[in-house]
Amino acid sequence: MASSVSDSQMKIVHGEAGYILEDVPHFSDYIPNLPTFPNPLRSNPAYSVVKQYFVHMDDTVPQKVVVHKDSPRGVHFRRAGPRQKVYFNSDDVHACIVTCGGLCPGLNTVIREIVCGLSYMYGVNKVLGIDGGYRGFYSKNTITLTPKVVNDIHKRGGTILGTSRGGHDTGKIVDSIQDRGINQVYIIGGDGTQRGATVIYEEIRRRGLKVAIAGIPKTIDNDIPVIDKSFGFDTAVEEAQRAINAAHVEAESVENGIGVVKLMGRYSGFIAMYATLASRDVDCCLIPESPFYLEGKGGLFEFIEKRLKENGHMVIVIAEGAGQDLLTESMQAMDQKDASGNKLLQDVGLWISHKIKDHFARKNKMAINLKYIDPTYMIRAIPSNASDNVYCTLLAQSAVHGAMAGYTGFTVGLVNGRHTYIPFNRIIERQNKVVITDRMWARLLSSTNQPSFLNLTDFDEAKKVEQPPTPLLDGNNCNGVDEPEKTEQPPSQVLEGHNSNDKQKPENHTHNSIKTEK
Ligand SMILES: Nc1ncnc2c1ncn2[C@@H]1O[C@H](COP(=O)(O)OP(=O)(O)OP(=O)(O)O)[C@@H](O)[C@H]1O
Ligand SMILES: O=P(O)(O)OC[C@H]1O[C@](O)(CO)[C@@H](O)[C@@H]1O
Ligand SMILES: [Mg+2]
Repeated sequence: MASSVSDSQMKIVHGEAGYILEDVPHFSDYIPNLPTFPNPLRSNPAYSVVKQYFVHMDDTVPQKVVVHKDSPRGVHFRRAGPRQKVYFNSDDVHACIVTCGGLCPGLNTVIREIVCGLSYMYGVNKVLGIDGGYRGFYSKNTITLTPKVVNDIHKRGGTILGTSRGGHDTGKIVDSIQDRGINQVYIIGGDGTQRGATVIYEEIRRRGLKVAIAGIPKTIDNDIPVIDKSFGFDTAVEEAQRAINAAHVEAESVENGIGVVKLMGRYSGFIAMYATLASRDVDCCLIPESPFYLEGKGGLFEFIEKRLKENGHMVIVIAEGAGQDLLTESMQAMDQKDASGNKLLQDVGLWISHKIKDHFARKNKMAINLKYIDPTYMIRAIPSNASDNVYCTLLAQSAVHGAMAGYTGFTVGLVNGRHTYIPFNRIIERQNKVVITDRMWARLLSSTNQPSFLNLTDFDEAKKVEQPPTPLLDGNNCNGVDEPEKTEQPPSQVLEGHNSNDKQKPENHTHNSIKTEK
């Protein structure tokens, strides 16, 4: 299915000194004269003690935080959080939640916190769970979600709502939303899901409905751009350590032991890279972004032989999408796709294990002892760890605040440690990938001391890849803006202080000082 990005997605605001706000849509963009209500959080005892609890209407977060003196201020996203005015009367809200795509640690936490956030912060009591992904809107039963029903679900892996690939039928989904009287839709899923959310939002807007569409990005592979990292990523990297440890123990216990561990990462090798950096037991990490070869000088076999001679054992971590070009060369090309249209990959871990065994048997030089560990589904079927739980909570709450405030067609996301609303088109325009000319990959190469496998042409090609500003890479996250201004409260990424430069102003959706392009 092709993604569509129409003009209603692009809401660009220009300001002084090269300031750009890539804003998200709001009901007031297409429905005139909507009533507003005071935010019920004003009288909530838990929040009334917080100084400046409400987010200032003009608070935005820069995409790039490393600055030079004279360069433009660059792209910003709207800061997430509660607004003084809301566009829904709590009794009128009828929300629903759907989870789509593959599993990821933290899905249940996000579901729990949307339900509890709506209930405890806004007094919303009508929340439906859509069973089994997008197709559940029109072909399955719904589940009534209350704080009691979701109370313990964050301790379980998976999603209590079930998930699926394929089955996206925009017309039927929007009909179902309209028929059920749903007016807030929370969509948790990866890049495909956010593409689906984009077309749902477009159709809702075309029909002129007051229905907020809020995306919560989910990807174990960390392949969604713009955001700092995806929820569940830390949990997955932590779980991967158990497999790497096992591979290491097995390998070092025998003569010429080799442990091969396959980790998830269809097109992006972030899990493999971070699991390798965290472990320090890995001798070689292979990811989709970095081509490698087996035979000859500088190849993988030569390196394995050298490492075995030096250390007597070694551990190889390989991302599932690595070396797929080599596989299709040596095996019959398989062009199968899953229900969502994602290419089905061949098992690179099994393939490389056979290749290594064959090579050393053929050469008859060294008897090796290879153990292949495939923890693929184990790293994503577990509950999220403590820090991911907190992260999921904040993402869910940001989504709730955004929908209540009348924003729609947005994805919530952490950008440089601050929660933001990001337009769908920025999330779906490309995939986040490891940049092999980035300092982070250099750190990995230096920690494993593996060959880069790159020839000069590969290296030139790699240098041309635009460096995405993401904290999991070191990259060119630089814009160059004015000097930092005074803040009222020291900015801390753990506390949420009002780390903005302006005082609270009354809310107003018209930006007088800035020019809006639509
Ligand atoms: N371009 C698209 N337009 C509409 N719907 C889409 C599109 N791409 C995918 N979808 C729908 O989104 C849902 C999830 O897509 P997919 O299976 O690709 O997983 P994902 O969200 O990318 O998650 P992940 O790949 O991280 O597991 C499916 O129901 C699929 O039909
Ligand atoms: O087997 P499933 O459920 O389709 O999921 C596998 C894919 O999902 C992901 O976890 C996320 O896209 C990939 O790493 C993996 O290839
Ligand atoms: Mg995907």
